[in-house]
Amino acid sequence: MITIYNLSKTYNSNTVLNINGLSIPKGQSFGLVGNNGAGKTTLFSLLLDLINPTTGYIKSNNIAVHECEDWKPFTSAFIDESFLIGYLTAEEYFYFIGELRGVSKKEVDALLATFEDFFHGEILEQKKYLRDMSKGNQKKAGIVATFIGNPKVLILDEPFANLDPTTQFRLKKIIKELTEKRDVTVLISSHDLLHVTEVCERIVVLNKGEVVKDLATSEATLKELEAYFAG
Ligand SMILES: Nc1ncnc2c1ncn2[C@@H]1O[C@H](COP(=O)(O)OP(=O)(O)OP(=O)(O)O)[C@@H](O)[C@H]1O
Repeated sequence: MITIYNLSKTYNSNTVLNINGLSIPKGQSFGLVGNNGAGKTTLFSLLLDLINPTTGYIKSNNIAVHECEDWKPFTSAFIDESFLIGYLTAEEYFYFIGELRGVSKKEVDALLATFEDFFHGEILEQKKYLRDMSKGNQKKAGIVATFIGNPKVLILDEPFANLDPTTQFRLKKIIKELTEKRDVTVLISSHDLLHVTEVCERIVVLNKGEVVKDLATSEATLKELEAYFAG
């Protein structure tokens, strides 16, 4: 589904990402971990064509993402609050995303109804702009917006950060259900090794922009990652 070819990103002679090759098959739940500055957001930004690679390219479903926009209809992402529109309420934002993705208001409402638990009464009917919501609630809105229109590739940068424990638990369940059908390729970055090993079947560790581990998640993975990061 996603293939990376000789990809690198350099800022002022500082190479922050350097991946020779990496393939993420359709339907895989893929976790990306690494210390601050390891290059996780850089990789996601390249995947979304938000920045230009210094060398190489990425193909998503055989489409080179830097060459045309055809990957956008099946790709959804929440990287940070810049993906939101601050002067809209959550409902207005969801309907706006629905319009972009050809999903009617009625269908958006039906989808939102399935996230009632996840929203925990704090997102809908708040008469509040997204910019005035707490960081955690902004994140909830941003994450749920990515589910509108049944994307085939879902990219979530640190989805568990800023969420309360109940919401983290609910999000893990949602992601697991999504990936169980093997239809959606989910890419998640996280600093939370426990969460990421629980929801991802494969974990890649980045260190200074390079892939240093590529693990099929097993019972031993959490311990292996803890040992690695403990140094
Ligand atoms: N526009 C830029 N100009 C210069 N350096 C940049 C720029 N954007 C990112 N970097 C650098 O690239 C490196 C990788 O950053 P990136 O945000 O991808 O790391 P990360 O793994 O997501 O980190 P974190 O866990 O802290 O979010 C960092 O050293 C960062 O300072």
